[in-house]
Amino acid sequence: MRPGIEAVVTLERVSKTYGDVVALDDVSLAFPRGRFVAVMGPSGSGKSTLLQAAAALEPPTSGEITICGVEVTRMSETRRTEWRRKHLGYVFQSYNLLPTVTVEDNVTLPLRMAGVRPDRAWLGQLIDRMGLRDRMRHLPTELSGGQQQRAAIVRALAARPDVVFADEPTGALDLRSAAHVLDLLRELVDDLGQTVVMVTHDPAAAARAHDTVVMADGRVLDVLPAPTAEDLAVRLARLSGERVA
Ligand SMILES: Nc1ncnc2c1ncn2[C@@H]1O[C@H](COP(=O)(O)OP(=O)(O)OP(=O)(O)O)[C@@H](O)[C@H]1O
Repeated sequence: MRPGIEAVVTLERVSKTYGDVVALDDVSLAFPRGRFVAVMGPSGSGKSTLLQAAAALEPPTSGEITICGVEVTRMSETRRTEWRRKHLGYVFQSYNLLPTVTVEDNVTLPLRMAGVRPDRAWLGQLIDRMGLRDRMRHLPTELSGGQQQRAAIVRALAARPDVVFADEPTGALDLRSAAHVLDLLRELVDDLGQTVVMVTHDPAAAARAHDTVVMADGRVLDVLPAPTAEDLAVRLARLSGERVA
């Protein structure tokens, strides 16, 4: 990370094992505030495990994780849940919207659970940016996949989290909707100063981020500033053991 840039999430010698599988192997990494960082690598390289650890969803086997200056690794489960609600937002491949309530209720639910009154101006801005103004009273099933994911992004950002973690956010979308969602994520970072960490196996998606962390076998191989989709595709093919033309 460049000097003078604040790290919002820091992993210090983080490992995670499942039985005899080493999913994360002694990873030290910092995610800078106000950047869009992609995490890429072959299947099984530890991307999701890294995200789960960095997002305080799953404690590591060893090492330390600091979020906004606070070490979360040793927090109790209850305190960690509270901490996550206040500081972190999540976007998943499968949107995870509640099917029985309106989009409006979906996006404000985490705020209500945290006992926080919605900031109407901020929420309005997010809804407009995501192009969902006329969809708020609909049920999620009445929205397209792209619209559902954009609603999930509004929900993730509603409490103005310090970091948004996105795990394959475009994995279920067609190319056009995916490109739109990635553009919007990038705008949230560039225009509103948000911090986004996104796991993806798609070089084109990773290329929309500012920096890309490349993983293999549970380790960080590289952090590449502004790589092209072509460079990333070649790198990924090599790591996956495919022949590169
Ligand atoms: N809950 C678990 N129990 C056992 N092994 C696990 C568990 N979660 C992950 N692993 C193993 O840890 C390694 C890293 O998995 P992880 O899901 O982080 O990789 P990934 O890079 O996100 O893969 P993919 O792109 O296929 O989703 C793999 O070998 C996986 O089988």
